[in-house]
Amino acid sequence: MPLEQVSQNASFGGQLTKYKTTSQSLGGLETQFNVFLPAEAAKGPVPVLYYLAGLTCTEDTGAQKGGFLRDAAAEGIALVFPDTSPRGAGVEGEDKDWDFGTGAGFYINSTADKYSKHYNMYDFVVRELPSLLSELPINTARASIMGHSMGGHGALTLYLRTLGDKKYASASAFAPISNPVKAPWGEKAFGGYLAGGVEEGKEYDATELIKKAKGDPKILIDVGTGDQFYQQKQLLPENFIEAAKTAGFSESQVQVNLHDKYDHSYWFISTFGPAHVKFHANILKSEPKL
Ligand SMILES: N[C@@H](CCC(=O)N[C@@H](CS)C(=O)NCC(=O)O)C(=O)O
Repeated sequence: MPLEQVSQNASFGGQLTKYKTTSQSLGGLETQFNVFLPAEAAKGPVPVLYYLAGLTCTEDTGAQKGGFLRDAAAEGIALVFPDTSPRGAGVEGEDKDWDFGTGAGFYINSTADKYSKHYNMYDFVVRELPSLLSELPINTARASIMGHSMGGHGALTLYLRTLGDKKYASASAFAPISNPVKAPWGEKAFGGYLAGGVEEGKEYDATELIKKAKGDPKILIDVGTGDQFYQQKQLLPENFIEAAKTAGFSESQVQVNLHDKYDHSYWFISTFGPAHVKFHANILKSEPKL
């Protein structure tokens, strides 16, 4: 499907453009995403860093509030911000809760009858989005991924599920839902979207996936201990740290930082955002085998 431009704004010497298209993965629904191209893109394809947002968010949240554009412009890398779910699927009940349905796609492919036609954000982000970007000056073979909360879960699981294919050079997350099969948000999402329920959800659980990961992962995670969702045990980063250690990964492969006082908000994300962009840019610009 061709991309249709919705809006464009100059920013930090580059351009932030919103596109819309019709998505096959999302069952023929229209979806929108934002793309930031740095000035370097005028000279040739640039590496790309995807950002997956959290519950209740859209393609605009990270672009407007994350504070990532200045650093991406300085590093000469593109940013891509997809939406968090299909919109307008018309599934009964999808707009009832803020943590399930619209705005809460969980970056999985649904297998439950009600949702399987539209709720396939995994395929949209991993497969369809890179092919849609092929008409832009972006080198999608040189890609990394980051995200927040539900999007942090998305970034870690998309990365770990495709580690062998080297789809993404690195992954990072702000306050990710790190062990969704053991957290109320994940139990609700997997119980609803997946025919096999929470058991099937293990395929989309970062803590389960890191136990079986092979190779040399490059993961950075920041979490604030003042985060209400951390305190409510929705995020469970300790389980991920423990699983990574047991699997034999070092802190240079899986680095998880806990910070006093910081909460779940974009004030927290924009504080640590520059370090995440730098982390990915260093890898994207140096990795020879991508
Ligand atoms: N609506 C929820 C909060 C939802 C929420 O905090 N969403 C996070 C992602 S999990 C977010 O980034 N929201 C958008 C924002 O802070 O701008 C509530 O009432 O507790």
